[in-house]
Amino acid sequence: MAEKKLSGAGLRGQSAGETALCTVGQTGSGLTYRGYDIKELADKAQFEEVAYLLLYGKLPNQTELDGYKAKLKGLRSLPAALKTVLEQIPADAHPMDVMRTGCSMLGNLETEQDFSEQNDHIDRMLAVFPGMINYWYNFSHNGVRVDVDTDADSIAEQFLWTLHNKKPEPLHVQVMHASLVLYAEHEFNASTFTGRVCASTLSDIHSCVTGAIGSLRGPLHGGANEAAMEMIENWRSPEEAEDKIMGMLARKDKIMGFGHAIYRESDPRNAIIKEWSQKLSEQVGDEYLYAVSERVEAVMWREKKLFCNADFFHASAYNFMGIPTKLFTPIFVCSRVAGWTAHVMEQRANNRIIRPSADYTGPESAEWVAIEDRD
Ligand SMILES: CC(=O)SCCNC(=O)CCNC(=O)[C@H](O)C(C)(C)COP(=O)(O)OP(=O)(O)OC[C@H]1O[C@@H](n2cnc3c(N)ncnc32)[C@H](O)[C@@H]1OP(=O)(O)O
Ligand SMILES: O=C([O-])CC(=O)C(=O)O
Repeated sequence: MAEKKLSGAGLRGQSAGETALCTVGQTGSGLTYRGYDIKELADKAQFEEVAYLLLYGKLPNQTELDGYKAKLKGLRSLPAALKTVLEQIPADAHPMDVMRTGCSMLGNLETEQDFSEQNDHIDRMLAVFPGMINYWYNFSHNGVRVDVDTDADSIAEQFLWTLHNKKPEPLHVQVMHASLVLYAEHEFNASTFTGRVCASTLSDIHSCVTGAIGSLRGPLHGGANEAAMEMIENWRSPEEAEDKIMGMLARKDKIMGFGHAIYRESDPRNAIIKEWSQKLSEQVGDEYLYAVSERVEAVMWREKKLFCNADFFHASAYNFMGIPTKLFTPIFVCSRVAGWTAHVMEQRANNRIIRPSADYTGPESAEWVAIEDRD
């Protein structure tokens, strides 16, 4: 087998277009949304403020935020036909497949007829996705048709409320806001680029988002938060974790939740979600999961100079809030749909079909062989 080519592969280091939405790693390990530092946004903003910033180009004032949240609250209901589809999907389906199907079904029921309608469809997806995944989860796993028309004040609260079928505690809502803010946008990552490629053909908004969901599902991208949880939940002490990680590194296994395509020293989202994970760990009286996670972080840095990306401490944080592991990546969708669709709008506003070239590595010419003469 030819040696794996890393430099330049995966379009690394090449600019594939322009964006005014986000900078990743421009100042070493920094991350900004429309110029605002991620630390400040995660600390001070509700997710709806960040979605508004990405989609409408400015932070909303109080009246605008109140109006936006009221609009989103009014868009939560699931169409009956979507509920029927969700009820057909088995409990052992992958929840990201449920998100993909649910988004696509919504596009069948409420098709974008014209780009002038894009904002309404985007707001509808933002409002409906948390209830959609939890309706499926509760029906398929518990036989319960959860009421998604809750009194929740925000998307963060709506996710937890429709998952557990009760009003969540304020600390958990606060963590969910921070988590949704952290996951909302990240320049030309794989799923966003998928969405932009789709948008560049002048396709509809649900197709762009459905494709992006498919790209986010993979363990090298959004699926890493679930994969990290499946790894750390097996270990009961930091010592056991260190031992197992050393073995995995010796076998050249990939450690999910570590490394990044762009950042070289650290992922600025990690310190923020790590702090929340520690707080939650204390709240629930966790005896080993946080300590295990910290030891994995230390060993990975010591052995490989690899750092935690946004996904690693999200695993323990979500676990402490009683969120089933299989729903981790769908939460990422509920957030990143803001970034994806802001990119679709940006692509549409200045579009040329995305169609790069390839370096051909096949045979120069081949001679036709009749079917009966082939090996
Ligand atoms: C929100 C997000 O999507 S963040 C990313 C989530 N994904 C993960 O956590 C999955 C684990 N991490 C990885 O697979 C990678 O680090 C990626 C996909 C994130 C980035 O990939 P690249 O840009 O190719 O990474 P980079 O050039 O730094 O690494 C090259 C080599 O470093 C090593 N390396 C990088 N990350 C890891 C890791 N997590 N564990 C072990 N080795 C690693 C590997 O030897 C890799 O070569 P390989 O592709 O042949 O295995
Ligand atoms: O930027 C990337 O390649 C992956 C990532 O961290 C994200 O999408 O949040």
